[in-house]
Amino acid sequence: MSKTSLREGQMIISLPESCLLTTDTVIRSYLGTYIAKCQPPPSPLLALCTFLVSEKHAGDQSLWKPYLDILPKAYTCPVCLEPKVVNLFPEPLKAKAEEQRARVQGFFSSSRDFFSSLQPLFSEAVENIFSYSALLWAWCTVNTRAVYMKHGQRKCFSPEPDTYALAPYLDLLNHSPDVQVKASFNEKTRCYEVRTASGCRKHEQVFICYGPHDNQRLLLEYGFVSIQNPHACVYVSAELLVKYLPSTDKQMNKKISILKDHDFIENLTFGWDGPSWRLLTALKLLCLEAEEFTCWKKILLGDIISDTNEKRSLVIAQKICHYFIEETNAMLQKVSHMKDEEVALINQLTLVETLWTEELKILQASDEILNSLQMPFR
Ligand SMILES: C[S@@+](CC[C@H](N)C(=O)[O-])C[C@H]1O[C@@H](n2cnc3c(N)ncnc32)[C@H](O)[C@@H]1O
Repeated sequence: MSKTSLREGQMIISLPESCLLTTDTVIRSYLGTYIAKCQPPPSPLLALCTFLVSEKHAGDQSLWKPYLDILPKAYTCPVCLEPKVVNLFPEPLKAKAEEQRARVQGFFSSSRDFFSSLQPLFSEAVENIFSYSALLWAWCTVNTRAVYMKHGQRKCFSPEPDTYALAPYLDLLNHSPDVQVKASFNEKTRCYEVRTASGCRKHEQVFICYGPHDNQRLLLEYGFVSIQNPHACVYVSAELLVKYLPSTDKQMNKKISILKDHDFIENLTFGWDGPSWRLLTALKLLCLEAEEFTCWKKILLGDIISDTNEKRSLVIAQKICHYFIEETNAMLQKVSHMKDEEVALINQLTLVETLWTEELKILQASDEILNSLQMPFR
């Protein structure tokens, strides 16, 4: 909460460099000599995660205890959710969630040798300290809370970018898609500074913006969904587009390869303001009659080819929208049923339910917009 009203450009928080937890902190610590000796060199992310796990293990002895104590004990990023809950995600998110799980599991198995090399530092077996669940907790801590701060590459680390800084206090700020902030490390004051670009009223919660992320991305990276998120959208796959077009179209394969070549096959979405320009453009191209086909370049530039083409693409967009509404309602029923059956998973299921509920609202808004877009052709 802000104690005073904040005007545009005013500072929300300024955190001195000494309070930041970065790979510099790790190198200066007892881990430094072990990192320098390690072959192959650990990644900056592994160094940071190792430090977090090790300091948590140190308990009262850790200088970072006050910070570690306020960190969440558990996270809701997909990698932490039950596979049967991830299975209820929309397809594109499910694929990314599975990728995330495989990445974190790979991160753990490839880090074991490094953890073994740290045994002289601990009286307890390193396998017990640097367990999968401990590393998962540290990975989620960095993934959901670190701010961007670029460090030059150092020989003791592998060449992955070193861009994370944990920023106590600053990382208590929640996300709102409706605010704008400027956040960066100020080389002159040597502080990480966050200024509001949209102002904040006295005694209101101060929000920052993590980026113009849609809800699937917020859930994947931060483990939450934002209600009425202006960037939220529903993704339409190429396979689904084709399902609603006549299978007799001899030019379909050619049309698909044009869409692929011109990067129009992905990021086709429905949003609060209806089908995206990209989705409608892809549909217009796919709906071209044989005699109109030579005009495909004009479509990609945004030109109108014919009333028939406009109308057909809107009709198909609406059919796809109706299909998604049906699917979304079915998923919501399934989730609601699972909430009754699997009481222990209620929080995880509520998260998925919120995602689907927001998608349903977007689709209903899109359906209405599609109705009005078709008016001139009726
Ligand atoms: C940088 S932390 C923000 C502080 C966090 N609320 C806490 O108390 O530790 C980011 C995490 O906060 C939560 N969060 C941030 N903004 C949120 C929002 N608008 N709604 C729900 N959860 C949010 C998510 O769990 C996210 O991973």
